[in-house]
Amino acid sequence: MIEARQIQKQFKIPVVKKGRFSGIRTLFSREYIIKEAVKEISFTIKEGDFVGYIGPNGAGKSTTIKMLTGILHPTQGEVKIMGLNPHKERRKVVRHLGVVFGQRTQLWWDLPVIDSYDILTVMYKLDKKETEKRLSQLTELLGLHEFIHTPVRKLSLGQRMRADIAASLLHDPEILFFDEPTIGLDVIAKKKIRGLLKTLNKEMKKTVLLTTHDMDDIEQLCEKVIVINDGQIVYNDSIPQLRNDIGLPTIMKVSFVGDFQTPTIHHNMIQIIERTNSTITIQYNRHQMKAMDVLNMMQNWGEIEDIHMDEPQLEEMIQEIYQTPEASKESLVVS
Ligand SMILES: Nc1ncnc2c1ncn2[C@@H]1O[C@H](COP(=O)(O)OP(=O)(O)OP(=O)(O)O)[C@@H](O)[C@H]1O
Repeated sequence: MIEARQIQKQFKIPVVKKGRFSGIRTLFSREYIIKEAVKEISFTIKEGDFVGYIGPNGAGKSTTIKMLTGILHPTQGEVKIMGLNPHKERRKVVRHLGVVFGQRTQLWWDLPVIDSYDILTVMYKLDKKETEKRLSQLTELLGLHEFIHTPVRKLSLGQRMRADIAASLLHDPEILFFDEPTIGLDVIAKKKIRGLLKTLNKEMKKTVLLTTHDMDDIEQLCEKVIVINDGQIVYNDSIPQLRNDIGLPTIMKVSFVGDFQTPTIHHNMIQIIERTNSTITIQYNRHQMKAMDVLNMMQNWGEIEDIHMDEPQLEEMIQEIYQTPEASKESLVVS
């Protein structure tokens, strides 16, 4: 459905000249820095997938999305959206795509929401009857009736996001790109938007690519996650697999009935973090030991009353991946 094969994007940035008339001299300069924003990445997104595309600031996410939507042409490599080249066949491709940006709206600021939908219907030459039917379904799903006659500038951020999601669905695309759809939303509005995104994927069978810095969005919505860092894909698999791959320790807190005795010989796979009269908190790596084995061992220490386990948070795991940076390589080119 979405295929990126060895795509690369380089930006040529003129070297800024110092001294007098620097602006004009920069304008006519032949010296450039080549910034490799995306470095020969490949991935496939299948029909019905819900994929998170994440990475630190400046990692190359927007550049990738721009290449997928045909706004930017890859310096090398090829993108296919439902078998079409988004750059060469942009008009055909946009029929299959819906795009929502959390930070900006595609609606007209001073017009009532419904007027924006009318304009988009004309602009994209959509069938009027069909679009009306779809809009009434979307009104139901997204609760648009509350504000459909209100100018966009008067909407709350959560309402505006719902209005934008509806706009992206007017032409019934199969693929949706969401860029930070929950940014700035309060807890309740976030929950609502996440619920809607889930419905779009599970019930309306849309394929979704979500870009976000919010790890709760990723954890609650995505089956797969692609992590990009410094222009390169550093992870592409499911979240459970990520838990397996990243060897962060699991924390276990055990309370005993009364006193307990730990062995005098130190166990090299278990680390004691904290101990009180009746509780002990340990950490171990589940690559090295199973929880059952840890518990079996602890049963010899005393009578266990309660067990609490903390798996590493997604945030921690992702940070672990981010922390393997290769310094960004820029090359000076004189042409
Ligand atoms: N038009 C451009 N000209 C020059 N450099 C660019 C251009 N667009 C992006 N870059 C550079 O390419 C790199 C990747 O940028 P990109 O916007 O794709 O990152 P991002 O992962 O979307 O970041 P963020 O999370 O902050 O939005 C950055 O170093 C950025 O400065």
